[in-house]
Amino acid sequence: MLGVLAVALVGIGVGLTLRSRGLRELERAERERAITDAAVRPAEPPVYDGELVAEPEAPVGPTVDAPEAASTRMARLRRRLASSNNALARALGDLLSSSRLDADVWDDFEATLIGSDLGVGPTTELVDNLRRELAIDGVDDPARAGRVLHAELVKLVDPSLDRALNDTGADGLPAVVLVVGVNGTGKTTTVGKLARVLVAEGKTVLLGAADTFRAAAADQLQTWGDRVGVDTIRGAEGADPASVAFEAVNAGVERGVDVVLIDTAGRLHNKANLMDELGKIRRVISRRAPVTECLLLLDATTGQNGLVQARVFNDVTDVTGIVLSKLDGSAKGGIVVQVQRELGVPVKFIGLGEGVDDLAPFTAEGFVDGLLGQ
Ligand SMILES: Nc1nc2c(ncn2[C@@H]2O[C@H](COP(=O)(O)OP(=O)(O)OP(=O)(O)O)[C@@H](O)[C@H]2O)c(=O)[nH]1
Repeated sequence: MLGVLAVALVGIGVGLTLRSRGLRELERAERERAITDAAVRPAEPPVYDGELVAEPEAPVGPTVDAPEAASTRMARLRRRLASSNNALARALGDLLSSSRLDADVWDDFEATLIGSDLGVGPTTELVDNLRRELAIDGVDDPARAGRVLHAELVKLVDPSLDRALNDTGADGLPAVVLVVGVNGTGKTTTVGKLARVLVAEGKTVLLGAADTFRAAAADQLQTWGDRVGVDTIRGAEGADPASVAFEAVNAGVERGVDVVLIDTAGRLHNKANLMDELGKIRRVISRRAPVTECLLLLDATTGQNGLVQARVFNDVTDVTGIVLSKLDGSAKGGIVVQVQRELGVPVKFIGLGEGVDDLAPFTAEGFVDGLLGQ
């Protein structure tokens, strides 16, 4: 009996040892997998919700260089827009190559336009106008049909809007450009690219890092500044963004620079406290010099959600220009028309890539040329 008990106890002991060894091995494997995942996964910017975020990120070393000339940049961007996998461009091409414009062709065309975020109103307007104009000659003459389509699209994008960056300050003060938007839309990158363009135009520029919630964000901006050869005013991590923005504008006034570009932290439009903070930044800056331009960054790939964001940001900060980023990865170029109509604010720049010169001034003609592959 005792013998049986002893054997049973030994068995349980061995079982427990094996089980805990098995558990340890499982835990070790889990730990190793977590480390490997972290090494492979690209770092994602944390979502700013008002809390301080520490993020170790190595800044890139400075190399001062000059931007590509505006004309070649535009031509390259047009080519990229034309060659990007853009549903709108494809639908326009299909329409032009249809031998018969029957109801099915128009229905498909309409559906694609709505799918590209052109919006129901502008889509109906475009289709009605095209149907009327092309009904006369049809597409028997593709060159003429192409011209009609081009003209109607340009009309929709509105060539009459003033899209120049307000980069001239009043009464000898610097121009102040405030850049706002939700997380990861491309604000810092755009500030850097704009600084590059302004410096190339012979303007003196100062950067303000009002994103004080991530040290890496200010580092990223400063790297851009070093590259372009302009100073960056930054505060301590966690400092009041409005006071850093004020300091930057103040330094700009004292140094007599032409333009101060202020980068702000990305924020979700539905976080009331963060939107209030943006309003405060604007009010505080204005005590030193008026904000001459408030650029809202919209990521073209977010489609309709971008419209919702745009409305809220516009309410808080009086947006004066839209920068539509990431059009290279989007089939939703139609958002240009919708956002302009909804806000009454022009798209002033488009981003078509991550490269330093992948930002171009927006023109109705250039955009439509790009869409039609011309
Ligand atoms: N493909 C593409 N990528 C872009 C474009 N503009 C910016 N990006 C990329 O988008 C990512 C985010 O850009 P950031 O400039 O850091 O965005 P941000 O709005 O400052 O980010 P937060 O400060 O975190 O809110 C980066 O990887 C950029 O290279 C664009 O036009 N096309």
